[in-house]
Amino acid sequence: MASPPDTSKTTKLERYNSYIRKVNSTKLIAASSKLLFRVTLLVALLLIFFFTINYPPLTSEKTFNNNIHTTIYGGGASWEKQVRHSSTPHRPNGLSVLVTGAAGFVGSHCSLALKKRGDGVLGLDNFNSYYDPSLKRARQDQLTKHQIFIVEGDINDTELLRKLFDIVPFTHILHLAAQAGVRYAMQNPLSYVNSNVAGFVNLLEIAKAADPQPAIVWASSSSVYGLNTKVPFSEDHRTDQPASLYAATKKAGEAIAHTYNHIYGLSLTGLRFFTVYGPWGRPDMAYFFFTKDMIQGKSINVYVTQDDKEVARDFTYIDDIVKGCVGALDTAEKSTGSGGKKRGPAQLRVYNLGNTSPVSVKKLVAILENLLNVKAKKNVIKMPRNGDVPFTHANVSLALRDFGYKPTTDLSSGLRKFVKWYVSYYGIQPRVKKANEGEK
Ligand SMILES: O=C(O)[C@H]1O[C@H](OP(=O)(O)OP(=O)(O)OC[C@H]2O[C@@H](n3ccc(=O)[nH]c3=O)[C@H](O)[C@@H]2O)[C@H](O)[C@@H](O)[C@@H]1O
Repeated sequence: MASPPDTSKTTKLERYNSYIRKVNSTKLIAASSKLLFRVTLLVALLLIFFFTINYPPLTSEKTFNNNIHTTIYGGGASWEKQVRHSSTPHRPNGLSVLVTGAAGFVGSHCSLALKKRGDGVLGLDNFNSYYDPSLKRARQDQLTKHQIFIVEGDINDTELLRKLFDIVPFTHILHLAAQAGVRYAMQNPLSYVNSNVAGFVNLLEIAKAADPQPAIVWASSSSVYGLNTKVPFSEDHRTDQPASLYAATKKAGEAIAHTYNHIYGLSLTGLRFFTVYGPWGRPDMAYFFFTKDMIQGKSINVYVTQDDKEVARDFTYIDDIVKGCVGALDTAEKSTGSGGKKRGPAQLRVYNLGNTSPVSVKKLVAILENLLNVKAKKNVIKMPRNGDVPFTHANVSLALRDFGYKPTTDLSSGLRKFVKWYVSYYGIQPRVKKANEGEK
């Protein structure tokens, strides 16, 4: 029997050919997709290149309240020009000061005072919303009128700080940017660590590496005395019993200042502010929100101690604080290091800046009642355990000795100025006359 023809070879050959065709077409597809990918990549790179070359610097202009302009950090020639212009002194031997927290209460007042006497001032502020940012914008508006430029940025932004120091050889830093407020530390503890510890260290890292190193004056706080009972509070009293996380971060700042002075030769002066108040103040502080609530007919909580004693503060008027800050800047010696290396011992100081005469919160309310011509609806309650201390009282003899610090404004006169500003700023004009008449 004839065997059937052997077709297996032809079939194999066909299979092989179809396999080769498949392989070839797959190769072709793969090769063309590779080519397509490369071309796309090249086009994308070219686009990025042209975009970068032709696009304006990453500086964006934002408009607030129609007339306030803020430049968000990003560089660019016109931005650098503003930075340089703002920091250039206009008097012989004038200072060139970087003021952090320049849109804040103390920062805005100090910036204006320095600029008015011919120093160069560059502001830095992150305009956060801890309290109404529109008030910060309004302060900025005042500074802009006096040719003070505020860079919008954070003290934790290393690159930004480095850039500022590349552009300007600052002689001084007035470091006032911080997370303030004693009671808020229980709600948002990490914001205190972020600003008052991490931000401060970041700033010191930049300052220590700068050439020349600037001298630094910075805001500590009366709260570092915590549960200290010796009065009046002197700089050599205990500060190891902070009653709030806020106080603990300010105390940490003093320890950190010591370290940077010791290792890198940075000249550092810490100022312990005592409950600063006045026009353009902070809405989170008692005198400010008492005024608001009293005008609106709302009740206020007046704290007393657990054993029913009055709570008191050494309220200090803003103009006195500004004089203290300027005095500290003027007497700050140069840092001794350069480029991150210490060359010799440098100045390390801490001063109380208070008013030296504590006033009870009850008395504060009575003064406001008189100024506002309003009877306060008072809830007298025991001070909640929220970080507050029962009293503060400054001894300022060190600041007097070293830079002639002498507070001159008592609480009634200072609050009168505050109320005048408050009613005018918030457009409650008719009450100003009443308040002023009541005081005459
Ligand atoms: O001197 C300081 O170091 C501190 O001063 C103030 O802190 P504080 O003195 O507590 O100021 P306020 O919050 O305005 O309180 C003033 C007084 O009013 C009292 N108070 C506060 C709130 C309230 O509802 N009722 C009330 O009686 C407080 O216990 C305190 O005795 C600032 O808020 C802190 O940022 C600053 O560091």
